[in-house]
Amino acid sequence: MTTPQVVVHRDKDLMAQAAAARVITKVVDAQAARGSASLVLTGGRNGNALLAALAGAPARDAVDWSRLDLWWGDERFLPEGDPDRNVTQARAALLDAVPLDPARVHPMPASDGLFGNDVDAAAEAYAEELATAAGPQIASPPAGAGGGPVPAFDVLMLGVGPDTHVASLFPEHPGVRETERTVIGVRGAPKPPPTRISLTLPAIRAAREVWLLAAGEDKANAAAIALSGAGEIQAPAAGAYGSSRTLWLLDRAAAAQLPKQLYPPASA
Ligand SMILES: O=C(O)[C@H](O)[C@@H](O)[C@H](O)[C@H](O)COP(=O)(O)O
Repeated sequence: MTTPQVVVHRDKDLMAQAAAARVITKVVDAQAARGSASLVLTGGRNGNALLAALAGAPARDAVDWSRLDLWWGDERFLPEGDPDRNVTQARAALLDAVPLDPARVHPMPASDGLFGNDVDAAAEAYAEELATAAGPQIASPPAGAGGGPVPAFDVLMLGVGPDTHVASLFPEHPGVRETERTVIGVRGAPKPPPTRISLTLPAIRAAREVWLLAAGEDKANAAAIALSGAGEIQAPAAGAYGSSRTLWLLDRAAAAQLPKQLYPPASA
């Protein structure tokens, strides 16, 4: 487990801009080192704000978009093109504006696709897609965490819910207890829509870097709980960490209840 680092920004707009700048640097470095890079995107307002900031970033063309693999941490199980699907929102915020290789964009299945309404079959298919992509570079899942092969993602981003959920892993729900599968179907999610697909904690922990994004005072309690030693069943965000780095990107409002020793100065 990597010890979380906390970076606090003045407000959510600056947070999105700074996170977008980080993404650019990370992707450029990974492409220089390994030829390609992989990102796992998140749904939610903060994830979308980051993508919109990337679209407007002056340095965005430093990225070779054709050598970038995109995956999703979770998806709302809705028909293709539904405005509430995370991939629909990501396309509108960024993906339609950059020259990605469509074969490297891996949205989670829609509810009117190959698997129809069978969310478990859809989740299993996504797990297989990840396993295929992992190829020879199989990430070692943390000891005792189970989990099948998934790529060692360069950066996996997660929004954080006010209840400490990440991806579609909600406190005390069965999904947060999953130790074997890398992708699961979720039913009865407290955040609408109720049916979703999600990476599990073992899959999340295969990422090199996990970045958690939270802005606003309604996230202050969640950030404080997750960063104060809570268990991952009660606080799923506490179980989201990367193999080499875990970074919490907060605005001042979301950082307001952090224990003093965790509260670094906010960027101007
Ligand atoms: O698809 C989703 O709903 C999510 O991926 C979910 O986990 C989200 O990231 C958080 O609820 C934070 O959302 P906000 O950034 O909008 O608060």
